[in-house]
Amino acid sequence: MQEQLALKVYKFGGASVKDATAIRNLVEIVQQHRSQGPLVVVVSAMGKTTNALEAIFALAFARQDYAPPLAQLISFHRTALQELSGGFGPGTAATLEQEFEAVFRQLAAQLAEVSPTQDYDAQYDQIVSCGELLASKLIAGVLHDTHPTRWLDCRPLLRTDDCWREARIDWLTTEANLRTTVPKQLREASVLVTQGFVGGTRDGRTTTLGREGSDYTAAIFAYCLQAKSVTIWKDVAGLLNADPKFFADPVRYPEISYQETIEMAYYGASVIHPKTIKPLAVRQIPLFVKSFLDPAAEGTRIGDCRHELLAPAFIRKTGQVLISFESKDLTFISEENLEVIFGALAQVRLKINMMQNSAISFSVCTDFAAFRLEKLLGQLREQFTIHYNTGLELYTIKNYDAASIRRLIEGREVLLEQRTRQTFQVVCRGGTEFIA
Ligand SMILES: Nc1ncnc2c1ncn2[C@@H]1O[C@H](COP(=O)(O)OP(=O)(O)O)[C@@H](O)[C@H]1O
Ligand SMILES: N[C@@H](CC(=O)OP(=O)(O)O)C(=O)O
Repeated sequence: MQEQLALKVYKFGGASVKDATAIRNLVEIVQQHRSQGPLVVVVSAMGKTTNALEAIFALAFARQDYAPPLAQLISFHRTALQELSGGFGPGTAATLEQEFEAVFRQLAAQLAEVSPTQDYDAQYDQIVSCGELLASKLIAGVLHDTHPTRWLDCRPLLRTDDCWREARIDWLTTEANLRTTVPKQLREASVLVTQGFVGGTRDGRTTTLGREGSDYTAAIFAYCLQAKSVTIWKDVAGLLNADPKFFADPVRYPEISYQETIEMAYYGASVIHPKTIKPLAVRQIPLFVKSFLDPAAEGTRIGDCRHELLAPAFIRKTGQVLISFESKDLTFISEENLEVIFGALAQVRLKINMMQNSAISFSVCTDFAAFRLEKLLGQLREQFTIHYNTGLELYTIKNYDAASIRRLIEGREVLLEQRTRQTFQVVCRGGTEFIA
């Protein structure tokens, strides 16, 4: 019979591990959990490390000088280690230092080998994944000083395909791997610390699961190990009806269903990675969103619940591009044309966030990625006249009413608008205004 572990999964994102002080706070949160049984801690890279690695990799790929930002990244991690090393024994500090230096050496060697003639995405994954390696080693080391803790390399366990930067999980292999490895390790140490965002192919190459994919990693562990719950620790009081960085007076949802949450995440509520919810819903594992700044506060419980109509949820997706395809000879947009456009979008891996067609034109709103857009134009330019606008924002209101629409669109230049019974969406020109 399968061993029941009754473990919990905690996920700490970039903000909750952004520096030594944040990591000390994480240690306190884990300490408070002590008596509650085994714990898998999934961590992201520290602060904005993944953005920094992306920029370093892009420079290496373009054969430009990446030495200054690389030196900055290394020094940032060395400083964090030094600041924390007062808290653990000299043996741990020395081991961690050696491990950090080994990762830095490997990173430097990989960057030196980056080649503009080889696949961008495959090389990206080998470099950009290293933020999670560093953070997980550091946090495992710090926790171990107060609590029997092990560092777990998830790359040989989370088996994925080689769809670089958006790798897909091989669930059967991953479940078998985790079930063989994790219970054994948890008998020897009640806390395991592992990396979010990364996985590995059958032939041992590192993959990444998509930006902000560490929430998803937590759900993968929870699903495969049939965890009791997942808690993701954020810098907000829970799941709110709007991003507090852009909307005044957001309200917290104390409890919300998997379905409402999956839709909010799909439309771009960046607080939860969209792939996180499904594995948890399948195994009925509750997801708690809690504040690492106020760990005792209630937060949000996401689960299988029913509720009254929720307060309208405002979701903002920046960095959008609106692309319009027009037939060149005034023929109508037909299924055949659409097939060609959809095929090209899929091939260059541009996801459609909103679309609309008229007689001779078809428009899609997608996330802007210069090199993907360039490839798309290359494929479709001959057949269609293509116009596009960048720097746009896509706003979605779930469970909208007249007042929420007024509040959103007042003073904005709307380029495209759509509504269904529950969902209102607009593409607007970009701006940074706070919505009061
Ligand atoms: N509906 C929402 N509720 C709460 N926070 C939201 C929402 N939409 C966007 N956010 C943003 O999500 C941020 C937390 O997510 P994220 O930055 O991905 O955390 P981390 O990287 O630390 O895991 C918040 O600081 C907030 O600005
Ligand atoms: N570090 C990765 C993965 C991740 O999930 O990060 P965060 O939990 O900070 O969103 C990223 O920035 O994309």
